[in-house]
Amino acid sequence: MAVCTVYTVQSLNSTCSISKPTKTHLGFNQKQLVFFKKTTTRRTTTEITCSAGDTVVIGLAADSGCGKSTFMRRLTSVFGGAAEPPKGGNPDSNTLISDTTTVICLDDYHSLDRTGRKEKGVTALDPRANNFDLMYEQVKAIKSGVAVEKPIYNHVTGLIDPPELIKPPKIFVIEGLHPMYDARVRELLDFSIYLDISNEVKFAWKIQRDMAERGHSLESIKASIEARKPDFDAYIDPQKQYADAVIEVLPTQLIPDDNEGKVLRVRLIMKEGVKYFNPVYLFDEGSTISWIPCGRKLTCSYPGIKFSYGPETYFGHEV
Ligand SMILES: Nc1ncnc2c1ncn2[C@@H]1O[C@H](COP(=O)(O)OP(=O)(O)OP(=O)(O)O)[C@@H](O)[C@H]1O
Ligand SMILES: O=C(CO)[C@H](O)[C@H](O)COP(=O)(O)O
Repeated sequence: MAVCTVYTVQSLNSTCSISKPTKTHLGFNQKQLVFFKKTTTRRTTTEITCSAGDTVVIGLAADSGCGKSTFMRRLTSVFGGAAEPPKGGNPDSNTLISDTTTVICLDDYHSLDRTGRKEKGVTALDPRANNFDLMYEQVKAIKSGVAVEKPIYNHVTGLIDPPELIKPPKIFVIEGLHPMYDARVRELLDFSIYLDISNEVKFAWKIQRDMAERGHSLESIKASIEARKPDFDAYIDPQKQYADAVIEVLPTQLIPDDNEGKVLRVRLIMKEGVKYFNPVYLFDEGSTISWIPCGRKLTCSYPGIKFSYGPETYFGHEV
């Protein structure tokens, strides 16, 4: 019988035992864990299950309001099944679970709650407001098949809520501000994506969402974007150099002086030589192509479509 460590919020030294692996209906190789929770007066046991260390870990980084949730909903549906919050858990949980995939939000590793950040004068983007040691221990545990009790950052109250149990899934996505910031966490990622949304588009998306859905005023949204900018430049933006794929969303070049922001330009930057990842190409690998489709064969509303593809370097990598 093997003994392993379950990484919890309160302590990093609870012990559990693993029995022989069994096959489940999902085809996962699962182990039964007996989890010993030590209390001062008595010892309680809880049974939890976990997979046998074959979890793929994907990191998705972007600033707030840059489409992480929107992108994740599409991605989890590609992997299979609708992603839903954990059943019977905290209604303000940030986690989404589908048949194959569990998505956690790294805001759950904020070490300072909203009041704490205000008192210390730091933003949520500042590494001092986040617990990277716990993030690393828990992502490592999940990747090696061990369940964890992850904290919950409550975006409604601004407080850190009691933890929730996260079991190792087939695909584990960590999305948030800092998935590639800490070198130890970065090393655990099998694949990483950075959503690089240009300022013009970010402002438009955030203003539209925060005014319509969160009741903020235009002035307060603009002030919050400005206040976060130095920390965004210092801690979030530099992560794109480590990403296996970067999706840039920029203003269109098809409409001169466009200020509506409804037509967008997207640049998909794919790193060469990433294990298990074959970059796509438009027609012919290695060539440089610019293509405006014939209007009679492929129609769309004004202002038309333009595609281009070609090799480049990005932060010293072939892409
Ligand atoms: N691909 C897209 N095309 C058009 N609009 C988009 C796209 N992705 C996101 N948006 C717009 O941006 C807004 C913010 O997106 P979303 O809530 O997914 O961001 P987020 O990064 O998860 O934000 P937060 O971290 O603040 O919760 C959405 O309300 C949506 O209107
Ligand atoms: O950048 C963010 C990540 O989504 C949030 O601003 C951060 O999590 C702080 O949250 P709140 O808005 O609840 O104070």
